[in-house]
Amino acid sequence: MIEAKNIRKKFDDVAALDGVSINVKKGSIYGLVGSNGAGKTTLLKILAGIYRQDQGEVLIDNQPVFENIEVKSKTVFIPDSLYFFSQYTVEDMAWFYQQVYDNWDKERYQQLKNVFQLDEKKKIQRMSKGMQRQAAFWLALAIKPDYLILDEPLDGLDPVMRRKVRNLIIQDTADREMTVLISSHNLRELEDLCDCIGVLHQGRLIVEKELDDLKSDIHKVQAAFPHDVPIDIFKDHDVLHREKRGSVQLFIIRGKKNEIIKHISRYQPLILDILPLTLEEIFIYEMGEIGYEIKNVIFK
Ligand SMILES: Nc1ncnc2c1ncn2[C@@H]1O[C@H](COP(=O)(O)OP(=O)(O)OP(=O)(O)O)[C@@H](O)[C@H]1O
Repeated sequence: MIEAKNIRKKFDDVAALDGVSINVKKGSIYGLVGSNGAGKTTLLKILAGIYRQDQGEVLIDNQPVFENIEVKSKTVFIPDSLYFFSQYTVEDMAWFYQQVYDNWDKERYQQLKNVFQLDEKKKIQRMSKGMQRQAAFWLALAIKPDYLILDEPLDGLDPVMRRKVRNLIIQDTADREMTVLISSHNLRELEDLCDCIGVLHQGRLIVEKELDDLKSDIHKVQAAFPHDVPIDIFKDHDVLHREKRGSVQLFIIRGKKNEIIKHISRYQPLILDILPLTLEEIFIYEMGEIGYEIKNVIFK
């Protein structure tokens, strides 16, 4: 389990993290999302033991992370900007990791050769951006980490490779309870991968929920009525958004689906659709609630 408790981190006057706590359960895939500059990379680097927090506690398997060799030997971090030793090939990096990580699995490394199909003898820094990312995953997965921390991991991979890597992550999570923490702006991809979501904004965690709960707590309601209905028809509910499209009214409402149906049925709607929101829509409406909304931009 990964636990961050009340983490604070400042860079000069900027509070990158302002009291953030997260819990990533063993064997789960946790998606960390948020606005630009929210503090995601800073949090991941603290969890990976690269930065030290100013305040708060970071534990992996109940042990502090910073300068803890035991924790580091079972944790792999793939940053958004990759770094490899300048003259090293994949084969050289494999040799290096074999010395450093107890869990290095030679057989797994050979198996993954068929997935990635890179030239093992080519210098990694001469490979394309996407190929370098493939090399990073190939090596990371051969380490067989208990904890995999990924910052914008699939950026630069082609769609086929994205799917392959995604499947490998899911497989390792299912087979040996690997725990994964992923930061990404690609919410469509996270939706297929994660079981828990945390939303960061301006250094604070504003939501942390199981993906299923997040989705069952908020609904898109489309309804048309045979007569006028009061403007505040949902006054006792938490309405995040309302708009009229011709005769159809659209509401984004927080609440349980059956309660929403029960309430709106009193107004005898001619049309009633209650749809789940995508993670991207949930993100946009949740952020709108705290003042980070999409305003109409007018170009003169
Ligand atoms: N090394 C650093 N020195 C000074 N300020 C930093 C440093 N790293 C991050 N920051 C600041 O901390 C805040 C959080 O940055 P961070 O990179 O963690 O955000 P992020 O959520 O990963 O953003 P993005 O989605 O844009 O990648 C920002 O205001 C950033 O300018």
